[in-house]
Amino acid sequence: MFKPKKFQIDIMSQQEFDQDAEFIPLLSSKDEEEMNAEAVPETLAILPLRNMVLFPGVVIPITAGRDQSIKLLQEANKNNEAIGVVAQKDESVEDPGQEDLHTTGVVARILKVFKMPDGNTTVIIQGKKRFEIDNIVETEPYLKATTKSVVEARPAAENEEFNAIIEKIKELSLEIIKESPNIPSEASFAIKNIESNSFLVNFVSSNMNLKVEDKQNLLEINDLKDRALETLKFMNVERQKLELKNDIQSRVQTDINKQQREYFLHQQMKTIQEELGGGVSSHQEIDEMRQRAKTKKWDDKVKEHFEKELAKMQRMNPQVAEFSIQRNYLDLILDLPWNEYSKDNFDLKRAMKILDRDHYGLDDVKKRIIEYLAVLKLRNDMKSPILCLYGPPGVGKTSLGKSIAEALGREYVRISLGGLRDEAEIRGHRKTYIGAMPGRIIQSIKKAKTSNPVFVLDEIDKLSSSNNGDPSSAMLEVLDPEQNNSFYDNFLEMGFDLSKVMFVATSNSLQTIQPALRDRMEIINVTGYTIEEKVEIGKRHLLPKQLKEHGMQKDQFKLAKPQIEKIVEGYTRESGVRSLDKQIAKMVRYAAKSIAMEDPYDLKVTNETVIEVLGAPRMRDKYENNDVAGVVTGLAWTRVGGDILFIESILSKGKGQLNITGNLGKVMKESATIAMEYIKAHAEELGINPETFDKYNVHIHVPEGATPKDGPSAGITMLTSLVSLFTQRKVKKSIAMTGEITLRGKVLPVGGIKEKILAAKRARIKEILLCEQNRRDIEEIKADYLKGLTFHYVSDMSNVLELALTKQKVKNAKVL
Ligand SMILES: Nc1ncnc2c1ncn2[C@@H]1O[C@H](COP(=O)(O)OP(=O)(O)OP(=O)(O)O)[C@@H](O)[C@H]1O
Repeated sequence: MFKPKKFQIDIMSQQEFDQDAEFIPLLSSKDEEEMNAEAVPETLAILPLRNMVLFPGVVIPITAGRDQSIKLLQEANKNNEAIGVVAQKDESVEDPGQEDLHTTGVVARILKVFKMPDGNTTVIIQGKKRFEIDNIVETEPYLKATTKSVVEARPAAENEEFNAIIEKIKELSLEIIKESPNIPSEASFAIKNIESNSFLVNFVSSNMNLKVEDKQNLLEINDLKDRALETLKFMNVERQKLELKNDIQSRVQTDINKQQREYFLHQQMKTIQEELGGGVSSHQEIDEMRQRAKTKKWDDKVKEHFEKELAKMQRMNPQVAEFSIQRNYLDLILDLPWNEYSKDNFDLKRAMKILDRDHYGLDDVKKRIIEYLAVLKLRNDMKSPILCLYGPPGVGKTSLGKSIAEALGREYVRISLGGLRDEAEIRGHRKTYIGAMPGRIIQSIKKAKTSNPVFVLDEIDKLSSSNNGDPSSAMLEVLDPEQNNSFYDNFLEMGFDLSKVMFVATSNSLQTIQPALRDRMEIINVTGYTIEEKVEIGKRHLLPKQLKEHGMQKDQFKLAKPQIEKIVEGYTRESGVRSLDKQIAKMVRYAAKSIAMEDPYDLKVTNETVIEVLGAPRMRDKYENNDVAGVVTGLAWTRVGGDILFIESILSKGKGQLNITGNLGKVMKESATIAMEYIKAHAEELGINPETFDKYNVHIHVPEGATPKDGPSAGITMLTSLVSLFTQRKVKKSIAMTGEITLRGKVLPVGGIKEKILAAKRARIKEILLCEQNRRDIEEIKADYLKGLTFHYVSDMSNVLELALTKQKVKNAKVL
């Protein structure tokens, strides 16, 4: 039977208790044997434990708060009786019955009883042997139960596996004690001195930081080896947790240390710079920059570069010039919209509406633009095509770019490349130069504030090279989809991604665009307008625009279609509408002036008012007549669109000389010679007396001598002119032609057909002669533009003459 020593109940302070409770009585193997030899009492007073589990051999302090428990402890102490200590299943139960208690508990003896100053009773008890509750037999004044003893299976002393487990438990315990800052290091001393293996297992189980159920489960394991193994598992988990905790702790610690160190160094640097005259403002600036940098979507490379350059600025004396260069540089990096994109609006119906709203006609062009937007929508990789709108001036190429931007919901920027000769204008100057700046591309991107604007490159055909490098090659990098994801600007010193920018170039001519540049762009031809279209544009767009610009209301001035047509015909000579715009502006100014001066004016403009305001009509690009032999209308293409030209030729007494005037180029002069030689060779078939050639000089002239002209397309016109001259036959009325000739009399196709047709229409031409191979070009033109025109396709000079010349001689025909 357990014979606990009787203790005096002392009243002691908390401090005294703490000191006293620290002792850890260790069981020797002998004590243990004795303990195991004792039988478990048949009935035991049961002390329920709320949130701990007692293990055999282990000493623990218990504070009893419940009346029943206090009574039990007092009586047991008084009578020197052993007690049964059992853990409660649910610690919140105040008055536990059998079902609220675990079945397995430990017989314990009371080592010491303290009466605490707060009235509670604290006892120190030591566990002895495990037992099981059989039945609760009494509940008053405290629980009493009959007991059953529990088998304790112990491995033999020489069991190697068990000994290894025990060794490992010891080892791990020592490690855990070492790693845990709140376990006193004396504990390792205690572990080392434990002789009994089973006590070691119990001692460790009891002191481990486990849940009550886990501890209870350990207590219930009968086989000591199994219990030891289970304990070892828990210890492993415990050690891992500790390692993790310590690791986190040390990382946090080093982070804080690093931050403290940097803060300290910054403070020092600040003070030194202030001493050197840096002043507070430069710090503020640097701090502000650092704050702004936090909001940027930079990739690591840019971030690193910025930090490096900022550190450089920090080290600089703000009085020196480099400081402001550096500040501008960092400002540029901060201002550029790195990885910032506006969201595209792919509502194509809306896009079409915007294009229609801003521009009349241009159906093909709009259709192609919408097709582009559709592809952009489907592909959705934000990579944009590079468009080149090509056509004569004033047809709305630049303003189309603006409408595309609005239709897509992107920002709009524009640079004019006309006359740009220095590569640095595009690529920027290295920042070591005084007054260095980024190139126009990067400046515009900064202005756009997004990395995917619609970027209009105006007049790309007028880029020229000089000894300051070739801007076209820099443009190549801008427009090459393979390279422009990292466009290098000399000032920025880093690549900037331009691949999401939608470039729209405009150009008046394809010939002068560098071929490599032309290759990279999708060319969209924007041809000129017919008179009808110009009238519509004038009415719908230009007049309202001018009224608005002059601060006038719609009802203050009216310009009807016939008057606009008069302006177009009499005062403008162009493919586009720019000079029409100017003439309309003049008309509006006239009304504005009258309103301002309170003079009477015609609200509804008449033809007379037009003449009064704009002066007498000046333009002459109209077909004249066919009264004279040797005058034929040709069609020409110029950079400003199509035009008509007259080829005139006359005969004068002489010795067969050929004179050519009218500022003609080499090719055109050659055409004249070919035509002349062809006629000489075919004189008989054409009904010309061959002697005539020796008796007369021929003079060919193309009027507007101030304008240089060249190209092969006047060939058939010259020949017709010469045949008409030598035969004195009349040229058909209202006919015009274009085509190259060969010495054999073949007709070759020429370019610029669309523009030429429009020019012919404007000049009221009715019939047009073209090479058979140009038929395809005509088929591509909108039917509207062809209305009122008859086309004759020819392949041989004999066809041309047959169609162009009448049998009739001109009035006052010369007899040759
Ligand atoms: N089809 C059109 N409908 C309405 N307005 C038009 C049309 N075509 C041109 N315009 C107007 O004519 C003016 C001149 O156009 P814009 O400056 O775009 O010409 P451009 O083709 O770019 O000329 P350049 O080759 O000289 O740069 C603009 O005010 C534009 O709005």
